[in-house]
Amino acid sequence: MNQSKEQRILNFVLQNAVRGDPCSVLDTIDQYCSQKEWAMNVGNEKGLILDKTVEEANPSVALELGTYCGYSAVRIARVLKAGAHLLTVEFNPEFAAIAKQMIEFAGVQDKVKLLEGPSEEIIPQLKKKYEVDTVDFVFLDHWKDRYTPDTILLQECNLLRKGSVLLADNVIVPGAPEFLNYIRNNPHFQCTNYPSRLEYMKVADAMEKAVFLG
Ligand SMILES: O=c1[nH]cnc2c(O)c(F)c(-c3ccc(F)cc3)cc12
Ligand SMILES: [Mg+2]
Repeated sequence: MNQSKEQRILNFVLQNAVRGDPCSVLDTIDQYCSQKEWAMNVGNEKGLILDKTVEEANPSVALELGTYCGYSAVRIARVLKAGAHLLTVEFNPEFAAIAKQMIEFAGVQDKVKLLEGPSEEIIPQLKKKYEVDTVDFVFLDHWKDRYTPDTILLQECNLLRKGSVLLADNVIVPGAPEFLNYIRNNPHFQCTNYPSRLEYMKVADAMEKAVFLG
């Protein structure tokens, strides 16, 4: 049975990156996806915006919606303070299996909990099943049509606190116009746009940061 693109990316990492070195894993994925096969990792340019946003938020509890191969989970986990952790949600079982191996190879498995299933099912379980009080940082990088309903669900589940930071990928390409309209016109959020480039392409994209005001 021929391999998936995601399996080829993982194999390239296992053969070329340094086990236990998250930066080497990120660089190796970026090398493969810029030279051999495009894939929807946040990439290094938008990744730098992600790094800065996470460092500024300095979260104890971070949530990622859309794990894919684990690139941004490794990226986020590598900058988390001691004792902090990332919960990452992936509904595609094949992607989740790849991401689990990627996260373990990078050596950040003690900081990352991978939750397999649809975000709309997992978010309401975070408090009771996963012992979350509130989340300090959320990276939205899953299906664009879920950005708004999941942001509403996070509020309904009382998972945001004053100062919680949301960062959404791809608000230009593929685009999340309905989310931008919702969040920019919502008085409970303070929004900032970060123009960038689509991963591995000379195409404009952007990230949107939204700080919850309580
Ligand atoms: O579905 C997605 N989930 C999360 N992130 C994505 C992304 O960063 C993309 F670039 C893209 C993308 C896919 C095909 C294109 F032609 C352009 C962007 C998709 C996703
Ligand atoms: Mg993305």
